[in-house]
Amino acid sequence: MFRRLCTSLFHPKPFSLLPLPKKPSFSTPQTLPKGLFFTSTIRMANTQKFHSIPSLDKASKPELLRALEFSLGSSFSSDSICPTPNPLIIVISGPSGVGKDAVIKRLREVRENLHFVVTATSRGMRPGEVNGKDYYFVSKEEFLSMVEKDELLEYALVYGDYKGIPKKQIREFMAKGCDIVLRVDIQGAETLRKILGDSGVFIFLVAESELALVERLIERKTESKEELLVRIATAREEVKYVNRFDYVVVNAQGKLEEAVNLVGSIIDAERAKVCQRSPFI
Ligand SMILES: Nc1ncnc2c1ncn2[C@@H]1O[C@H](COP(=O)(O)OP(=O)(O)OP(=O)(O)O)[C@@H](O)[C@H]1O
Repeated sequence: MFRRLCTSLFHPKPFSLLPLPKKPSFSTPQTLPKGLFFTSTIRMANTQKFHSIPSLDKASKPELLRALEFSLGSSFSSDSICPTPNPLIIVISGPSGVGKDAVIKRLREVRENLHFVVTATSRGMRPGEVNGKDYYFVSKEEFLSMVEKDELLEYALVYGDYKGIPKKQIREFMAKGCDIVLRVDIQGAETLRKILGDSGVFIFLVAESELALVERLIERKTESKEELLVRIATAREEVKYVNRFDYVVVNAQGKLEEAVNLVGSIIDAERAKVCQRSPFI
């Protein structure tokens, strides 16, 4: 074995005249033959091959590359080592008033390649909201017709109004390689977990304290006294669902940017995962 390696390493021609070795048949770590790089045989062979590589301070970079490729028996591939990450479905949820819309609005401004699914809702438009951007504002009848035609991934009646996620948008943007962001309440997240299982990334937004959450809701001035009471009581129950999520992000008073950065880091980490999630809608 030892002699055969030495013989095969003797080449009288200069490296620039040597035929280029064949491209390796493996291009990603996932398809590497098991144990190839760690056998003692390979290590021994490499030691012998040092003699065939020109001195580092005399040879040019192309000459060195060619010699190294020849010694290893295959040319270096410039293909990406990492496979393209699968598109993610990121579900952002949390109690009413925690800042889901605020976080998503900012995320939209600072990150590319994300598609924020515009939810269809039967609730009335709030000041400053834009139809087709914040929500698709539809009548109750129109909403129920979408349900009938199975056009929604998930829908729910939330505080007397319907909210639902159109499937078509998700399919279209996943096909373009975009990550999908869904904004749902806790009830919606529960349903989505049943539909998506571990193929979705579930992020739970919380305020730093119950008091901070209530203050935020009061300051928003979009709810009546009765509505406020219902939302706060519901929020008390909802925080107990945190364990059903993959990540929890604190959106603290005046620290929206930190929350947005953390969500961004979660997305980056998910994209870098070796075992990718594979959502299918
Ligand atoms: N980190 C923060 N610091 C201060 N104010 C914030 C922060 N995040 C959000 N807010 C404000 O808190 C209020 C509630 O936020 P937002 O409407 O985004 O909550 P939400 O979770 O989407 O609520 P809902 O589920 O009821 O629609 C808004 O007035 C928003 O501007």
